[in-house]
Amino acid sequence: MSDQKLLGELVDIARAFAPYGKVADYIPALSNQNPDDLAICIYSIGNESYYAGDHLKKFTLQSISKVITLALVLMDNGEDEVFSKVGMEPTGDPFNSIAKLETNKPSKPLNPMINAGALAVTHMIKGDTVIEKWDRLIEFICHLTGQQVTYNEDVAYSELQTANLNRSLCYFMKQHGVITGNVEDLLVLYTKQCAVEMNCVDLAKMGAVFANDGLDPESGRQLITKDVARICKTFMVTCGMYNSSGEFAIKVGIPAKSGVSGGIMGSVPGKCGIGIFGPSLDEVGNSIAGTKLLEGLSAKYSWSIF
Ligand SMILES: NC(=O)CC[C@H](N)C(=O)O
Repeated sequence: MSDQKLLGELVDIARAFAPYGKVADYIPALSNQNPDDLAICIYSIGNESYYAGDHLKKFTLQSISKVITLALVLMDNGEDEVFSKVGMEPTGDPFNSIAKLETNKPSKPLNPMINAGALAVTHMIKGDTVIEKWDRLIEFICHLTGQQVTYNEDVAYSELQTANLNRSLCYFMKQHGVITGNVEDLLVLYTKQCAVEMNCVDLAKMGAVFANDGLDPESGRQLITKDVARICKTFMVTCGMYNSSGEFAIKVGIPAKSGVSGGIMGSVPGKCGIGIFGPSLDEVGNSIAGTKLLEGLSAKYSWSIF
């Protein structure tokens, strides 16, 4: 059976799990996504791609954007500066939890994959204004995907109106000197970053850059340094699938990052990037059918890095 046909069959099997999950609705604009959608692209480091499902359908990155901003900020500011503001440890808590910000001394977010840590990282994007910082980030994403990517205004606005938990994380961190400046400006930038929109081919392409040690499989350009790509993949393994990263490491075993819109970016080192879109989520916020699909693929192709 061809890889393309097998992929189609695995998608059909995994789609049967979608009814057991639920589309995110705490960001109102995400609530009208179709829970039965499931699409995948596998993008090899040899620059070949395979896909199944509605692979051209666009969705917003949400938390997947956390890996991309981390890569940019690490290259701009260096490890020492970044890790003086955000830690390297998994939390075992939900992605938007505030609990450990208070109990961790000195107060700093435990890692860049939870909301508090991501807000601290986005705060470090270079630029004097929100516009300058945004331009820098979106240009980087356009290089990674090789496409003219932009953001979904409705989703960004919808999140900005309702982001009171993220607002409180910011004020807490401002009080403790993790971030400085205007909180509302940071939220405007963060919600735009989360609303960056693309299809699963573009997402798989970004995953392939990480899988290829930062080298673009299409142009051969080094878009991310090897060291930064390594750090990002390590965070994807330890914290990328929220508080089920441990179970995911056992059942799938690859660096991956999910978002509440139902996207998952996977990166199989030295092999391929994976982009998945399946908006029905399990109880921790990962695509339920997407995770099942990755379990099937990892078993079939022996992807686990462990
Ligand atoms: N887990 C996610 O995808 C969360 C991203 C979302 N924009 C938030 O901050 O709540």
